[in-house]
Amino acid sequence: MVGGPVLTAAQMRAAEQAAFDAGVDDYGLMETAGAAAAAIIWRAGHRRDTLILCGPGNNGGDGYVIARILRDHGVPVRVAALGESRTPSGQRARAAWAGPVEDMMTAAPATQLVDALFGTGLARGLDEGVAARLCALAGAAVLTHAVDLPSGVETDSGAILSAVPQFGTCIALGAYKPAHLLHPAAGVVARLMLADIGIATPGTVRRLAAPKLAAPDAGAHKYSRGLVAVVGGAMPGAAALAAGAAAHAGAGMVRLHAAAGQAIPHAIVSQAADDLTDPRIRALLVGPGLGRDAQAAQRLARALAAGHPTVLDADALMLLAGAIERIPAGAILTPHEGEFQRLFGDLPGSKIDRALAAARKSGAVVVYKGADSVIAAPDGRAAVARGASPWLSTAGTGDVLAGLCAGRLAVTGDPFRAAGEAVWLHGEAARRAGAAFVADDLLGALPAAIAARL
Ligand SMILES: NC(=O)C1=CN([C@@H]2O[C@H](COP(=O)(O)OP(=O)(O)OC[C@H]3O[C@@H](n4cnc5c(N)ncnc54)[C@H](O)[C@@H]3O)[C@@H](O)[C@H]2O)[C@@H](O)CC1
Ligand SMILES: [K+]
Repeated sequence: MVGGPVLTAAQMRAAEQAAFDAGVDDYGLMETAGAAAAAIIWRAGHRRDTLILCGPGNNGGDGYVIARILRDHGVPVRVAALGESRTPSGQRARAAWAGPVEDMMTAAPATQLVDALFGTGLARGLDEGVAARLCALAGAAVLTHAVDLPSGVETDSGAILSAVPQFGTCIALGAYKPAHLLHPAAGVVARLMLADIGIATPGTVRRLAAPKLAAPDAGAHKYSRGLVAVVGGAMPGAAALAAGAAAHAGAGMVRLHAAAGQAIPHAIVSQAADDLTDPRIRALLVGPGLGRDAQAAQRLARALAAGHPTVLDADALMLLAGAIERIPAGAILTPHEGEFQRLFGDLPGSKIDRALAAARKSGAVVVYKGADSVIAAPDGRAAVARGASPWLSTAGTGDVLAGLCAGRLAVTGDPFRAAGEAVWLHGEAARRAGAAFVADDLLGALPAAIAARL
């Protein structure tokens, strides 16, 4: 379930420095990076007329290398710069281009635009006129590529510091950066590609990848596949939805502890009493539709006392605000922005930093959900999901995610893995459900989403 590495600007510089210390040639690395990017651009654009915008740093250096390689392939290439090259490698790449360099502010547009203005060295937003020119040139192009990062996005936070156009492709060099995955920056790129530049990029933060799932073995029975208990409460629909998701996530059996008489899927066993002592329970979910009154608090306390692997969502998280020491070690928490704030307050740094800090503080796996979801473990591992369907912004989808976490936890017994699989399945079910779906439709899309990963 873990994909390519996600490095901050400083971590990327350290990885490059380690490569240089080990004897990798400075300019050679730029040639490798430029060649990797040029290969992707060539596949997309072939001989379309191309304008490459080169900035003053090494990102611009990559641009000059790309320009030279594409020209050697017979592509009609023009280069337009924003100032002189200031780095030794950039200057060398500029000299090796050996063609004219126009002024970016007056250069005519082309069918294909390559943005090599700024990458991880961006220190502030682009000047207004420069950003507007970038947007105009991108708007006039049919194909647009950002080298390493779209110029104007902050590498580590994913903030947008100045006007940035939409890019067809972004070619991440060597590793993903947080801005490739975190919103709003992630939203300006349609297709994200990772180019290998041949250096080691160690780190514990990765992009969330499609998981490898397993079918039940031949001797499986409902308890061996995992029993999930879902604690209901004031709003029975939410818990029923979560229970349905847990069942569709591959658990062998789901028990919903809720008031009798409500409509629930036939496969789910309803049990009115809160007897959560069954030792066969492999995952317990509490929160969706729980309510926040004294009775809800009591049900939460009983659930926590049962000592099973636990998923805490929605009202359970609100009830635990100010009391994170009550969160059992190894639990999965699934807060949205508001719940996260209530639980952990204003933490510094990017969404990845905040998720990691929350996981450390709580000792739980934190699924910090949203348009970008970060799954963080107390040991420092994190997986970042890019771009789920915006149609997920509808009532009940959070209950489905919580149910998926519980279902996968019952199956795998590993909270970090379960949370990653759940987030991925949730996003994939949404993709398959298409547009304007309701949360219930996600359940119907889950079997095919799972089948595709066996
Ligand atoms: N270190 C290396 O040798 C390699 C770096 N690579 C490329 O180099 C990039 C990083 O290079 P740099 O660290 O030189 O950084 P950049 O090329 O991103 O830009 C840094 C330069 O832009 C200036 N600057 C920053 N923000 C500005 C703004 N808003 N307006 C005007 N000027 C601004 C800085 O003062 C500095 O001169 C990566 O994103 C990647 O594309 C790749 O070539 C791989 C090898
Ligand atoms: K760029």
